[in-house]
Formats: sequence, structure tokens, C-alpha cells
Amino acid sequence: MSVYDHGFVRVSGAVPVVRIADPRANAEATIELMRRAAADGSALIVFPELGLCGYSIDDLVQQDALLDGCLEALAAVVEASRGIRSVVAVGLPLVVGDGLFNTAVAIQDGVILGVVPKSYLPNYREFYEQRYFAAARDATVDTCVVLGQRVPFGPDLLFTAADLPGFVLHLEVCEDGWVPIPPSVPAALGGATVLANLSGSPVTVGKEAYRLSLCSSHSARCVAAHLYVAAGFGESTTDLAWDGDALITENGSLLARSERFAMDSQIISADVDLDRLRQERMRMISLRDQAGDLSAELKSLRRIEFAFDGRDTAAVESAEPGFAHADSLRRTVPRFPFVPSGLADRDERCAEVGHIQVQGLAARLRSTGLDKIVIGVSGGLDSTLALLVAVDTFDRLGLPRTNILAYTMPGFATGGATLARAHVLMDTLGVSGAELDIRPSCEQMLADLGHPYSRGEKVFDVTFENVQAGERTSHLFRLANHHGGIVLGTGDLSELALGWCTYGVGDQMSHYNVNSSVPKTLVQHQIRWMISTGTYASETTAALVEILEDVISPELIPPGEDGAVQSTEDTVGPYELHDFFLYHLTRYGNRPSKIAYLAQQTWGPRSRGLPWDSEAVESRNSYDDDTIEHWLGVFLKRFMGNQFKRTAMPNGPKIGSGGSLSPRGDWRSPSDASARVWLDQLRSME
Ligand SMILES: Nc1ncnc2c1ncn2[C@@H]1O[C@H](COP(=O)(O)OP(=O)(O)OC[C@H]2O[C@@H]([n+]3cccc(C(=O)O)c3)[C@H](O)[C@@H]2O)[C@@H](O)[C@H]1O
Ligand SMILES: Nc1ncnc2c1ncn2[C@@H]1O[C@H](COP(=O)(O)OP(=O)(O)OP(=O)(O)O)[C@@H](O)[C@H]1O
Ligand SMILES: NC(=O)CC[C@H](N)C(=O)O
Repeated sequence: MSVYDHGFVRVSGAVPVVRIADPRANAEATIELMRRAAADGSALIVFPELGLCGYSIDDLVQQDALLDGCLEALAAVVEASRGIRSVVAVGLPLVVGDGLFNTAVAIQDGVILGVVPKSYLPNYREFYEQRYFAAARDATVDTCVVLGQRVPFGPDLLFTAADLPGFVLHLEVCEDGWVPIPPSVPAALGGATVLANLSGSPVTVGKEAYRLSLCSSHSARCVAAHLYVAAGFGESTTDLAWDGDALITENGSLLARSERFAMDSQIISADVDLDRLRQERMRMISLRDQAGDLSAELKSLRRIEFAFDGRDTAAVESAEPGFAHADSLRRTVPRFPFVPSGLADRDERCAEVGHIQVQGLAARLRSTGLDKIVIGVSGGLDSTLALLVAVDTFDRLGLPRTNILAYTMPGFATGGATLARAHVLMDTLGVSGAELDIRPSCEQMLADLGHPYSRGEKVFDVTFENVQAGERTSHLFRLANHHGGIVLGTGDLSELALGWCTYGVGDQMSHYNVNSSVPKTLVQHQIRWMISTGTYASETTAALVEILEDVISPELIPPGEDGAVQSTEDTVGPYELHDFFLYHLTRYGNRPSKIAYLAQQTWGPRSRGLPWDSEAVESRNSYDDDTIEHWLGVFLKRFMGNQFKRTAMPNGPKIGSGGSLSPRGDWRSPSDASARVWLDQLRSME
């Protein structure tokens, strides 16, 4: 299966070793790299500015011999492109009418699709381009004849693929991307999703970081993919140095970057997610509003239609490189999309999560005028995180920790170790801790209901479970009335997504919930990080470590004869997969088949995800294709079926961009929708 079947397009930037003023040699290097990138499944291959002659050619660019040589080099590239369905963008000087233009030429399969002249010619400091070139605005024609073909000519060309939905290419030339309103901005507003910049950019200290920020913010502002490919080794060192910097960015993220200062040719490539760009643009109504403001200009953009064709027929060995063999995804998909990946910014990101939670609770306490909270402490993950956040909040507000009224409430299935941990946490954190036995009130309710358990039968059904969750919540709310506090909710985002909580009179309800935007994988990560800060006493830390290591369990059903405790993940599936599914479903609106594909690429035995050592997690699990599809089916059914629990959820702060299921925050959905279209789409993979 090809990446192209899942809304991706593979794009490449090629940085050849240049020979100044030797178009034939440059054509050979270009052809070699073009063939390699095409055979690798790239639909787009971008070369540097004036790559066929070299950027640092100065006055030689006006020599007829050189200009003839460039045309011959272009002819060689066009000829060599026959049978190649990739679009190839090369840079060369071209005479059109009376002017000499610095151009990017788009070529596909022996055809020139169009010629884009540079709009903004730098003429400051080391640059002298206005000495040689005419700018795009000086052109008096909008077509030109190149190598006997009449082709569109101008900075307003959108190369639109008829058979790859969402692939619309725009080309510009170096300085065009450094001005306040690059030509690619109206192009993007007019529909271009892939913006390529052919560059000749000498390196000076600090430019590397500047280029990264320029390219990445341009891709973010335009909600597009951006390829920037600068000239490298072989450019003239008369007065300057060249680092061959090439970057592929997508909506603010860096997908690939060349090795700078390499002395050999190189190709960088990455798979751009066209679905993601479409989804983001579709949602960003302000972007469409701006397109509307500029509609007269945008309507005049010229759309040059072409087809990639045969992209699922050819194989690597084929003389006609198709794209079918691009089967393993060339981009990094984080296994834990909610968890900061990499260790570099881990402290900052985790601290930020904590700040948001603390800020939410502090503001709510201030606005209610109350100075106490009531919380049920189970000795499990969620209530532990909420308790730590509460402690931090009270410290910051200058309120005594004893105003945190913590209750551990053992039920029919509470394990001794869990109960002990709850006590350790409450004692060592200095909050007001108490133990409340909910069994008598649960027994009373089960008897009132006529439940078989009250007659001594071992019937552990959902009523049996929810009676306990309900009695706990009922106690907490009445304690809050009694003591003048608010009930702090603990349920996390993953539980809300799966409906794994007891509705109404149950853990679904609280006065304010600091965890409602924190998925389970992030709850685990936050606790792990908090341990690493060394903030807590050794006894507290030991309890936190045990909590992280224990099986995740609601402890509502007593252990079986084998002593095994009720495991949440045995019933609903692995949280690490569900968090992955949740992120891709709600953040990007991905089809189930794409979510499964991404999960298989990321969590499969031969994973393309980040190397484990760059992700600050301890799990090292992998899942086969069938397991992923099975749990995705479970997720979709539960996600759709449990919307009613989210529609009525309490207030709580939104923490991550893909992390809110509040109907007031970021997720509005009917409580009675069918899951069929998602399940059918998933089954269509089989
Ligand atoms: N669309 C809809 N709109 C309005 N109401 C709807 C509805 N669909 C079902 N309902 C009603 O809601 C009821 C189902 O919801 P609910 O009463 O919550 O019950 P339910 O979701 O069946 O059970 C709660 C589940 O959460 C688990 N749990 C509870 C507490 C803590 C934890 C934990 O580990 O964190 C896990 C527990 O093990 C159990 O499996 C249905 O019986 C029906 O009456
Ligand atoms: N034995 C208990 N004592 C006090 N409160 C409890 C107890 N069991 C559950 N609760 C309350 O109900 C909430 C939901 O229970 P649940 O089992 O989902 O949470 P948890 O144990 O904190 O975390 P996790 O589900 O991640 O193990 C808890 O966070 C806690 O506030
Ligand atoms: N070739 C160009 O247009 C180079 C200009 C650009 N500002 C740079 O310094 O990289």
C-alpha cells in the first residue's frame, strides 16, 4: 500500500554539487538526482535557484554562450524527464522578450508545464540581481516559448494535479520568500498547498536559524507545505560561502532538513499530509475570509492542470517510475501525540501543563470565594494527579494544604496496596485526609434496588459497579456542601473519550475538573515528570512510582479466583492506542483507515515512529495490524456512543490543541449520532 493512498505526497529537495558556469555538468548532476528522487516515489523534486548555471555567476549570466548553454541544459533535463511522472522544478536564466529573467521552470514527463520568473530581485549588500535581471512585474507577456513549447509565464501559476486531490503547487524564487508578502501568500489563499522556493542563499552566521524560522512560520501562516532548497557546494567562494540548506516544513513543523555544508550532492524528502492541510484550512474560517477579501486577485491566478497518472502501476525497477512503491511513511509520527516528545523541551512543556491546571483551579476558587476543595483519593493515577495539582494550587494561593479535604473510600474491590498508597499520599502531602467506608451505603442501595448481590449472589454487573462510583460521588458532593468547598473532578480525557466513567451521580460529575483535557498517557507522563523534579518527600515519591507501575483498574469488581484485579485495559483496550486514535480523529478528522495506517506505521512491529529513546516513556509495546484495527473499532463505537457523557461534562481548562472534548471547548457533537459511517470505513480496509 502506498503513502499516496492515505492522502500523503512525497516531495524532495535536491541539492547538487554545482559547477559554476558549466550548464552541461549541472544538467548531468540534475538528471542524476531527478532520477533518484523519482525512483524513490517523489511527486515533486525541487532544485536550487539558477541551478543549471550556478547562482554566483555574476556578469557571466549575460553572456550569450552561457545562456545558450543553459537552454541546452534545460533541453537535456526535459528530455531525461520523459517517462518520469514527478514534477521537477529547476532554476535557470531565461530570455523572454527583451528581458532576462531569473526563473523556475516546472517540467513533467518531457513537457514544460510553466515558467515562473522571480518577482523580487535583491540588490543590497552582497546581491546585485537588478544589474542583470528583469523582475516578474516587468514582463509584458503571460506566455513564452521555451524549447519550441509555448508555455504559461508568470508568478501566478498554480500547478494543479488532476489525480492527486489537494496537490496544488506554487513556485517562487529565493528573495520572493523574504519579502513581507511573498507571491506564495496569494497563491496559498488561492489554493496552493505545496509552496516551493528555489534559493541561492549564501550562508553567514545566524542565517541557519533565521531560515528555519522563516520557512516554518511561512508554512504555518499559509497552512501549507513549504520546500526551500538553497544552492550548495561548488558555488563561487570568491566573496561568499554556501551551505546547501534545504528544508521541508508543513504547517509550522519541520519534516526534513539537509545536512548543511555537505560536499556531496544530497536529496531530502518527506511525505506531506495533504489531508491535514485540507482539514486545517477547512476549519480556519479566517483564512477563507481573507481569500474572500482578495477574491479579485485570486480569481486571476492561473491554474495549470496536469496529472500524475499511473501512480499505482509502476514499480521501483520500472523504467517509468510511478509512486506505488512509496509504501512506508517518510515522516515521523509520534507514538504519544499528547506527550511532549524528546527530552529537550520536556521540562518546559510539562511545567506548562501544570501551570494551566493550577491556573484553572486557582481562578475558580477565587471566583467562587471558596477556599476548600473535596477530592476522592483512590491511590490510582487520575486522583493522584488531581491531588498534586490541588496541592500546588493551594501553595500558590497561600492557602493551607489542610483546606484540601481528601477522602479515600474503599469499596467492595479496593486492594490493600491501593488503599495504603492513598493514605501515604494524603499523609505525606499534608492535606486533611480521612477514610470513609462506602460499603454500608452501597449495600443499602443494592438492597433497595433488589440487586442479587444483596441476596449473597456474586453478580458483579454494571449496576454493582456504578452503585459504588455513585456512592462515592454522592458523599463527595454532600461533603462539599457540609464543609463549604467544591468537588474537584479527576476523570481524564481518555476516559471521557471512551465513556469509561459513571454518568451523573458518578465520577463523570464534579464542580471543576483539572484533568478533563489530560489524556491518560499524559497523566502518566506528568506524574513521571513530577517525580523527576525531586519536589516530593521520599515516601511520597515511592508511592507515586508504585502508582505508575500498577495495573490501571477501577477496582469496582472484586478480584477473581485467580486473584487478578479488574484491568481497565483488558476491557477497553490499551490507552496508548486509544490516545493515538483520539488525537487523530478529533484533531485532524482523519478517516479510520488513515488512523489505522498511521497507527500501524507508528505502533507496528516495524515501526516508523520516533526511536523509543527520544520519547520519555517507559512502555515499549508494539501491536500487529489486526490488534490495532480491533481496538480502533472498539474506540469508535465507544467514542460515538458516549457523547452524552461529554455533552454534560463539568468545567475544566483546555490543555492541548487536540485535547478538549468539552462541548464548550472544542468538540460539539450530537449525543445520538450513529457510528456506522466510521465503522464501515474502517471495515472497507479489509
Ligand atoms: N446517548 C445517550 N443519551 C443519554 N443517556 C444515555 C445515552 N446512552 C446511554 N445512556 C444512559 O446512560 C447509561 C450508561 O451510562 P452509565 O450510567 O455511566 O453506565 P455505563 O457507561 O454503562 O457504565 C460505566 C462504566 O464505566 C466504568 N467506570 C466507572 C467509574 C470509574 C471508572 C474508571 O476506571 O475510571 C470506570 C465502569 O466499569 C462501567 O463499565 C445507560 O444505561 C443509559 O441509561
Ligand atoms: N477508593 C476510592 N477512594 C476515594 N475515591 C475514589 C476511590 N475509587 C475511585 N475514587 C474516585 O473516583 C475517581 C474515578 O475512579 P478511577 O478508578 O477512574 O480513578 P483513579 O483510580 O484515580 O485513576 P485511574 O482510573 O487512572 O486508575 C477517582 O479518581 C477518585 O476521585
Ligand atoms: N538569492 C536571493 O534572492 C537571496 C536573498 C535572500 N535574502 C538570502 O540572503 O538568502
